[in-house]
Amino acid sequence: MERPGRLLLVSELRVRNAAYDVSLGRSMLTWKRRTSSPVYHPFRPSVYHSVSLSEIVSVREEEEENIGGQRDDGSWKKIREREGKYCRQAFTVLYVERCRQHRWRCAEVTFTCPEETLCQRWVSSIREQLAAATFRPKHLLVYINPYGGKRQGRRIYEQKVAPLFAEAGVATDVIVTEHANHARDHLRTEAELKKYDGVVCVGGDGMFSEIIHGLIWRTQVDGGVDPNCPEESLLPCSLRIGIIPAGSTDCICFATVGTNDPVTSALHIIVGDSQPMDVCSVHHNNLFLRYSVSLLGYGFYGDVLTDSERKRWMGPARYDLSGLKMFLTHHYYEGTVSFLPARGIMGTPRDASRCRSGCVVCQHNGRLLSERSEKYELEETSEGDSDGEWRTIRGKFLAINAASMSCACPRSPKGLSPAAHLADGTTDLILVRKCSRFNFLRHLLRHTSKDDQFDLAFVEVHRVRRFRFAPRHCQSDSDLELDFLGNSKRQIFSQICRDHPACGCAPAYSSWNCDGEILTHTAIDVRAHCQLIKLFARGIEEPAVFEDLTSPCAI
Ligand SMILES: CCCCCCCCCCCCC/C=C/[C@@H](O)[C@H](CO)NC(=O)CCCCCCCCCCCCCCC
Ligand SMILES: Nc1ncnc2c1ncn2[C@@H]1O[C@H](COP(=O)(O)OP(=O)(O)OP(=O)(O)O)[C@@H](O)[C@H]1O
Ligand SMILES: [Ca+2]
Repeated sequence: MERPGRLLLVSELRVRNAAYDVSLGRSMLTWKRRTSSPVYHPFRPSVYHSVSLSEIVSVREEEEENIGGQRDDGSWKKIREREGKYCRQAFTVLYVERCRQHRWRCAEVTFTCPEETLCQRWVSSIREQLAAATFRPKHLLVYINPYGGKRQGRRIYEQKVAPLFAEAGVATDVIVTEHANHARDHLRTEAELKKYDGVVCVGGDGMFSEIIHGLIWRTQVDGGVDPNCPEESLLPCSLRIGIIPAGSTDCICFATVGTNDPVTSALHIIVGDSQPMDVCSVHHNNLFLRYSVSLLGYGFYGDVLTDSERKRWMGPARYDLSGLKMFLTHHYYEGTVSFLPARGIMGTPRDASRCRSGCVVCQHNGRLLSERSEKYELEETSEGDSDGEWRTIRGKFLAINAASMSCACPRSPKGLSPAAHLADGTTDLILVRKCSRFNFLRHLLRHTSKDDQFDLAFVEVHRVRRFRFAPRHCQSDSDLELDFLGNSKRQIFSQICRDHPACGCAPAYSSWNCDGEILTHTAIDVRAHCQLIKLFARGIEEPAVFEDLTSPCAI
């Protein structure tokens, strides 16, 4: 509740023919029903409402004929008509309302004022407060992938998102992509980024990956940093990114908002939320390959992705079919993993606590890392020293997964690493050693249940800042001979064995699944960059202790 001295406006207004005391403060709008009886009445609508100004979408003056649209019996309108008062005496406030499972909806309330001047005062006071919120985006660059997921990106944007942006007065420039990497290349070289307060991506994780590749590259080049050099400290991107989920997995949206719902994401963009996120850079020798924000997976998830790419026509179901096939195939891969454990920070991958909105672990570790890097810049020593020794593990693995965040998604609501953090500057390296199919199934099943997927003898997890992987028999990938189509002999060899399981010959190499894209090299060097990008999100909110059960969308 706001202190009376801080209130900007207080009036008696009407909502659906009932009298309310309405007050506007610097942070809240509240409306409280005037009641003659002090006795609580269980069937009467809630008497007290409050909305944070930061969660108001917009305010509009009502045209005369809309005033009756507040679902009253129209008697107020009839009285005004009889009295010949054809003026703007009502205004509607659109605001965020929380529903079940982290979904947000745009609710509205119409206030009728006793006179027009008062109505105008209310509208201009609320508009002034909204305009003062500099964190709200005013102009966005939107990329739509019309072919992601179930190919609904364009429809989702036009029907569910564009009307909300228009209502909130957010200007947009929209580009419907015409080919893969269209958005990435446009951001890298052409887009006039100074014009915008953010970039919106309508599509899945692959489309989001295009956006970050364009933005990160452009930020480094504009800032004079060499993005190819694995030792460079990368410059953080200033533009925030919004995700309107329209893909197959949408795990980045799910893990940062808590749901894959286009309206919820649009509202997070409109209110100007900000969620920092770690990004891993992936190099082969000194050659830059890709960035990753969610999963870097070798073995099982690499094979699932490779197989599923041939089944794109199936849409999201391709992953389940390829998942089942690769589970039955049960290939393991030999190799060496070296990693630099993250020391001196808060949090471990086996914590019971989760990364949530306003996460203290991310704030603490983010501060610590920026202090450390300032110190090391002054002392001109390498960043690696602060984390101690590299460790090396050689073995046979069914899967090697690095999760820079939980990777929660509808298929796995707690994710591959449930205690991973969005912005703590680390990635969780999960090693699943060769085991029986039954045991591997136990591990996979735990992705979907409450049980700890790491509490198994053949699974280990390390929170790391950097790691390297080299497959056994690793020739330098560049030494591999290419055939006339550009396929390496290694690829052809694994292909033959996969397509002829009867030969019993396991392929020596898998591929890396890097946020849903296949990497061209197997020997890689990965480094986590703390809070390199920001999203229009706030992390998953804890459920409110007290929920307004009278709200229509809470039911
Ligand atoms: C028995 C049920 C076990 C269910 C286990 C479900 C685990 C699901 C874990 C999903 C983790 C997603 C991580 C995110 C990765 C994204 O950057 C990337 C791009 O969008 N998505 C994928 O690579 C897409 C990866 C999709 C992987 C789907 C794997 C499905 C496995 C099915 C195994 C069936 C075994 C059945 C035995 C009877
Ligand atoms: N116009 C286009 N035509 C063909 N491919 C495109 C186009 N625009 C983008 N792409 C590519 O489509 C790929 C898949 O897109 P997207 O990530 O949106 O959906 P998805 O793969 O179904 O979902 P997810 O990544 O969540 O599993 C991306 O790698 C992107 O580069
Ligand atoms: Ca992280």
